[in-house]
Amino acid sequence: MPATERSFELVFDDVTAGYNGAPVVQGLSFSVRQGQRVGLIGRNGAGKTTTLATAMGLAQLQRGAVRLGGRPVGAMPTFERARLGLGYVPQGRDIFASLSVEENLVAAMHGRAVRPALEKAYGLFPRLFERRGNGGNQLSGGEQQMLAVARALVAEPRVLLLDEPLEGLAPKVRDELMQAIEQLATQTGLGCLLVEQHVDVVLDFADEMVVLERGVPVFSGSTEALRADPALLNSAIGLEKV
Ligand SMILES: Nc1ncnc2c1ncn2[C@@H]1O[C@H](COP(=O)(O)OP(=O)(O)OP(=O)(O)O)[C@@H](O)[C@H]1O
Repeated sequence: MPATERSFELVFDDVTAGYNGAPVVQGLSFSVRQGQRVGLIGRNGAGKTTTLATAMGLAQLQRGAVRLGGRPVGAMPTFERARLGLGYVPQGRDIFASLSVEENLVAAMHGRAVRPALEKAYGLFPRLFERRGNGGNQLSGGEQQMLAVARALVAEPRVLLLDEPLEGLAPKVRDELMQAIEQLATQTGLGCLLVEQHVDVVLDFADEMVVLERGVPVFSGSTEALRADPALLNSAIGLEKV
């Protein structure tokens, strides 16, 4: 195992991936280590969700390699990738509407000790504790999104993939959720790969950025370097501002 992969790391190595034999993303090479915050941006349809889905084994890896902790995982089923330490908060709040908040959390624990995991989740999102008996369908958009993040966290991932967690949220709720994610990343050393339409939010959050244009990376480097290139941000991305 190369020295650079000793701590847990998600690596995309010249990845081409898509669906049914057709490529959506091509030539992707970047990585997310524990403790690192990476932002992934691009216009609608650029391939951001496909990139995350490829890491999880939910899109077709067609070329190159995806590695987790140094192991190629191209043939590994999704649940095993999760077990190795990859967490996923899919777009659109993937929670069970008919289960309570607490039942949603317990259902994601897969045999882990319930009480400490609940304490951790409620410590991060006190609002979920207050609503713990509410059904998933009796939550506000922000609370649903907090629950979606908390569900991913109770499985104790080492790298977390977040697909537009702020979508549809009011600015105040967005701030609250981002603060919780930042706190988590700082306190636990969780690595984060954040896909987000709100470019200012993701630039504030991330140390490293990847920019996709029609499935091809047109930038991969430090957030600082991307900030210094507003022409690239404006022309290639055209993202909505906060
Ligand atoms: N399951 C699928 N089967 C076939 N094609 C798909 C599938 N999911 C996405 N695509 C196609 O892949 C391309 C990229 O989609 P993707 O969802 O990865 O983009 P995105 O950057 O996340 O977009 P958005 O910002 O709108 O969420 C699109 O052309 C889309 O139609």
